[in-house]
Amino acid sequence: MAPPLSELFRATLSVSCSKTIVIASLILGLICVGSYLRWKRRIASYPPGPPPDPILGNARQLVKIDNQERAFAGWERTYGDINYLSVFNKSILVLNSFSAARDLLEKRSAIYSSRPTLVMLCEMMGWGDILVHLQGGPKFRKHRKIIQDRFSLRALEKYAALQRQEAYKTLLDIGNSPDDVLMHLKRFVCGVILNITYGHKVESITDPLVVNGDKATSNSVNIGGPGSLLVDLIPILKYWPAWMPFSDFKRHALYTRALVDDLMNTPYNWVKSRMAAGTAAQCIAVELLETMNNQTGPYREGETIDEDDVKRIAGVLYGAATDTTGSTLATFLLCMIRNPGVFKKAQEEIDRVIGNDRLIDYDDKDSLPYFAAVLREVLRWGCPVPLGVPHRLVEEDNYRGYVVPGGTTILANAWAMTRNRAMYPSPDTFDPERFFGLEKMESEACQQVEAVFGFGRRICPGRFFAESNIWVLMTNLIATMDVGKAVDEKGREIDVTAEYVGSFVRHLKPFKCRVGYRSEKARVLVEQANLLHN
Ligand code: HEM
Repeated sequence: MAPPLSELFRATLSVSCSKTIVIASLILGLICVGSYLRWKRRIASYPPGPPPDPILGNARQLVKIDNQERAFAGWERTYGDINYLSVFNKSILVLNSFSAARDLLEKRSAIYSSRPTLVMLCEMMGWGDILVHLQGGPKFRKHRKIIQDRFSLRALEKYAALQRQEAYKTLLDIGNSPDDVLMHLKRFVCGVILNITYGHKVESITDPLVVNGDKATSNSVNIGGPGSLLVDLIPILKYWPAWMPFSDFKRHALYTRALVDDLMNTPYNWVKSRMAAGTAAQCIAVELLETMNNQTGPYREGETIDEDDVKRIAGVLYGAATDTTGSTLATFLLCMIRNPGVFKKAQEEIDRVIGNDRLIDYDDKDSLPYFAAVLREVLRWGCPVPLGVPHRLVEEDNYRGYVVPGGTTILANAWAMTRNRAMYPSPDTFDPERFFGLEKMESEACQQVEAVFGFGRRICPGRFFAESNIWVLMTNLIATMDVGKAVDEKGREIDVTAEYVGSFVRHLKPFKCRVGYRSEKARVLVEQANLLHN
């Protein structure tokens, strides 16, 4: 008997279904193999790096790393000095050598000077539209020019009196409460920049502007560091409701945003009210507000500045200057404690050249070459921003025969560059003398330390100012004080270890030390300088 029609239909359907499934699976398989081969071919054209997984890229390797600069530097032995990575669909190029960074970020700066979009920091925490994160265009040029002009070598002269005065106050504070030396260094950095920017005098570290500013920057860099969060890879996560599970990042961003808004608005509004009352001190914010009101200025003809420009130009300075310079000053002190021979030699140079009858001033700079080498070595050894601030390549490029895709995030590993063994033998040893000797090498070795300030069109515009702050405080500290290891209750010296924390800007964990006037004469000099200048 012939099967019923419905059965025949079902049987035919089932056969044709299985056929369809087989064919679909084959097509899918072919697509997958094709995509896989295309992906393999594509990554083979990129610079070498640790092998990525399909789709995830190098995410698996990256999450296991807790010290990126060290791990990236280690890859150089296996893959060479430029390493390509990917995380999901984002490309990253790590530059471990000064020559590669110079080739790309300086010689090809026209295409390597943008910034990646950092969703967490810029969009969620409110750091967008400040120079550090501006990607390019007229606003970038305007902000960059305004800041660069105010912190150029030539402009520094007008800050010298304030820097000197703040350095003398810091020495007095250290003399009065030596156990709080790290706090005093921090007050110095905040005091100088807040005075220059807003005309605000910082008497103590408990100043509300400092407390809030500190919270805003530390909350931003410690948890919102570039690329450290998933939301930077999957931007849609920024809409994740704060009441949902796994929303710690969202709550943290909201909390930090309030601090960042406060950092931008509170001192700005304070300056405006002082201007209205006719009591505002001369400072960058006042100068820009006056320029805004007159609509004249040092930026490009026809460009104007508005309130938001002023707020953000002033606001970026606190964030960019304090953490970095503060970290360097703490490293300086630690290096002096751990290397008493270096400290002694720097003191002997000062005693020989300046004597003990006066404090040191900027005019003395050229006569203290040993101190200059010490400062260079502190920057090299401490490397406060180890991976720099990421740059972004705007269009596809070719370098050494490799393809670098447009949109790639570029990380210049300043830590690896300043620990390059060929240039700096025994790189972990703190040794200022490495900058003396072979004429050519000496200048090249000095130049490479500049990597700590970044590269090309984005190089730190505050670098001369930062160095002059550190210079005036540290030369005078060495001239008037002795430093050494603290002792415990049994009189034994307490060892100081260099333990850095923080992902973006590295900071030393607080350490104990002994610091105080080296003589009665030195104490009198500091007290007199304070009476005269403060
Ligand atoms: C030891 C102290 C400092 C270090 C190590 C440092 C380091 C850096 C680095 C690595 C960059 C990124 C450069 C790049 O993208 O290639 C940068 C950018 C910047 N720094 Fe500094 N900095 C220091 C002090 C300062 C000071 C005192 C100021 C302000 C007066 C300042 C203002 C800025 C600004 C505004 C940018 C953004 C520039 C841009 O994106 O175009 N920095 N700094």
